[in-house]
Amino acid sequence: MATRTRPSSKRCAVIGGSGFLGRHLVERLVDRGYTVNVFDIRQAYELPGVMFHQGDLCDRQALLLALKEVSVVFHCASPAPASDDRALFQRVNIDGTRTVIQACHEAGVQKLILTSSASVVFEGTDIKNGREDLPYAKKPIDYYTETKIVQEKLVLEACSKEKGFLTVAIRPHGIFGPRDPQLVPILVDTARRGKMKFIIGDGSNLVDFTYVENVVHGHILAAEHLKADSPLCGQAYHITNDEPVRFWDFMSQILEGLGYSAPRYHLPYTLVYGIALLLWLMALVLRPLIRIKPTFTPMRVALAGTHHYYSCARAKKDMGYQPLVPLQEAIVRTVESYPHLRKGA
Ligand SMILES: NC(=O)C1=CN([C@@H]2O[C@H](COP(=O)(O)OP(=O)(O)OC[C@H]3O[C@@H](n4cnc5c(N)ncnc54)[C@H](OP(=O)(O)O)[C@@H]3O)[C@@H](O)[C@H]2O)C=CC1
Ligand SMILES: CC(C)=CCC[C@@H](C)[C@H]1CC[C@H]2C3=C(CC[C@]12C)[C@@]1(C)CCC(=O)C[C@@H]1CC3
Repeated sequence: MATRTRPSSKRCAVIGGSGFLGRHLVERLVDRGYTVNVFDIRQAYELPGVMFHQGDLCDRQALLLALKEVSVVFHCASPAPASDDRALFQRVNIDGTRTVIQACHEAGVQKLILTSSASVVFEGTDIKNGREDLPYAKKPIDYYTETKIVQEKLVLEACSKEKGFLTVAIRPHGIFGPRDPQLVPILVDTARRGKMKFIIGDGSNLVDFTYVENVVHGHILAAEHLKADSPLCGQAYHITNDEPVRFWDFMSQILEGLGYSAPRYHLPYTLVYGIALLLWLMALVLRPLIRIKPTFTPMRVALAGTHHYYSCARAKKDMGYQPLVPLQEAIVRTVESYPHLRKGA
């Protein structure tokens, strides 16, 4: 058992603090006067006022060192959603989150803020202005979603006013911004390989893309509003830009901003989804012999061809959330931050 001294409410830990969202969160927390411990499997940078603890979150002893005298923990570590390693998702998102909760108890942590995902309710069919009371996906579309659901339940069920341990889950959707390793890089890579010519479906589907600074703002508001008498205890909150946009308009703006052509030709959604499913099954069957990683996975096709946008009315009401950076400004900032991904660079 770790020795306890009274934690300062301005001392926090960010698990996954070397990652895309985690690093933006750490930077803002430092700006707001917090002392931050980062716990991550890798150390990606150095920052004054930030103490790094390198380790695997499944290792309770390693975690305990990072949680010493900490009152608030942000848990935003996860394997990359594109991975097809089911055992890794199970180990990190489920077993690892149990370990995080246990370590928080042992270290006397008072608040745990989990980065969940709005996709915990997404089954591959339209969601329009979805609220937090939508049921969890019964048939999660991939291992990432399957384990994010269990992870969120574990964290919300651990909320206990009696034990003085309060929890909340933030559900962002489609995070983008400077240093994002997924959305823009995958998009550009797909365009460079000549595969970004087609619009899946009629192109009218609306989606939430959320600028990383807004997601960070939602996390900090949640931490600061989470109190024993607040409605946040044990609840999930959608955090979006609150400006649903046509999926293909958003992709086209990023592509054109970086000098690539926008997709122009339409393909029927069911055809592309069927092909993606077939390729995914083939990849699964051939896995012992050869490793194939299709670009258009069923998950990506579903995300590209359906409506999925969420209401953040609950976050507005309970924690005064309003996005800080509007969508158009966010797109401009993002495009400017990727000079190395411009066409011809
Ligand atoms: N990006 C998005 O659009 C969305 C993301 N989210 C959630 O936001 C969170 C942050 O995502 P994002 O910043 O994009 O992801 P990143 O992959 O950029 O960051 C996650 C960080 O966690 C680290 N990590 C992974 N496994 C472990 C482990 N076992 N122990 C310690 N650290 C580990 C990663 O290291 P390494 O890179 O070496 O694996 C990485 O540094 C995740 O929980 C994700 O599910 C939710 C909705 C949308
Ligand atoms: C069709 C195609 C190849 C588009 C390229 C962009 C995609 C890589 C992104 C478009 C929507 C994104 C998204 C996520 C990852 C990147 C995209 C598929 C998440 C799955 C990341 C993790 C989440 O929790 C949900 C996200 C939904 C949107």
